[in-house]
Amino acid sequence: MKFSIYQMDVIHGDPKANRERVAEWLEKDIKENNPDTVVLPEMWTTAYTLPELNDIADENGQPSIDFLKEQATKYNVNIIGGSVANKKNGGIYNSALVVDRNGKLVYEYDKAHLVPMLNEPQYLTGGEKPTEVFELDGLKFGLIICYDLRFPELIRPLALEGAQVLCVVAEWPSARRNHWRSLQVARAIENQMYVVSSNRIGEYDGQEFSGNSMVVDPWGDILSEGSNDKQEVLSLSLDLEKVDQVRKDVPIFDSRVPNLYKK
Ligand SMILES: O=C(O)CCC(=O)C(=O)O
Repeated sequence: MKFSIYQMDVIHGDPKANRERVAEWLEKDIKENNPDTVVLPEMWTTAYTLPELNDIADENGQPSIDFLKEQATKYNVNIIGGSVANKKNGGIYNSALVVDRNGKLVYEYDKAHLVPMLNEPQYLTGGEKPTEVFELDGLKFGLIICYDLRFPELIRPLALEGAQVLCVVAEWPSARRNHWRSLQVARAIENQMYVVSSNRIGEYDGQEFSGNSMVVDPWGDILSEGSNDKQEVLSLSLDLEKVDQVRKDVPIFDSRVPNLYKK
């Protein structure tokens, strides 16, 4: 499966302009790279304009879901549609959206862990359900949002259910770049799966974002990495047989002793 990761700079508080930016990028990227699956970053329609979200967040995922469906069918491409600010059930959620190449919304996940360092708990509501495995073109995926990367207990069940690729959509600040880079490698090694991430670049309200979007293989080798200051595309095909190979070579899933693990 060929991926294009869009390491994007997000225009603050302007969903329409960001949708136009993504549409232009897609038109170009499809011609240049012809990906099967594209990946966008966290909160790509609004950025972290938390005090403004009540006015500019989607209502029940609209219009982002319609936009992603239209683009997916136009270009016959799967879209891991980053995440968007999403008003529903009386709260604002940080919701990740996945649309397949037929234009079907195959998965929606609300960020479970809210970041105190960015004041998310003050403005957003945390998701109530764990993230689940979903399929694109017959491959098994997991999906988490930024700060979730620090919680291996959320991710392990995905590996146990056979996820081959973990997508991470993020607005991870440069101040903690070493955590961002190391935790992706750690999650890839401990779960023996690919980690594919899209992190924004640029700056908002004194916070600079790290970029360093990545593809890490199940052995923990970084196959591709973005810069920390440029809008760019990482384009790469993944050899999914490597997941089975690594799981055979170092069979950690056979060596687990679940009855010893504390809840
Ligand atoms: O965990 C971190 O250091 C950053 C998390 C973050 O920025 C986010 O979840 O948006």
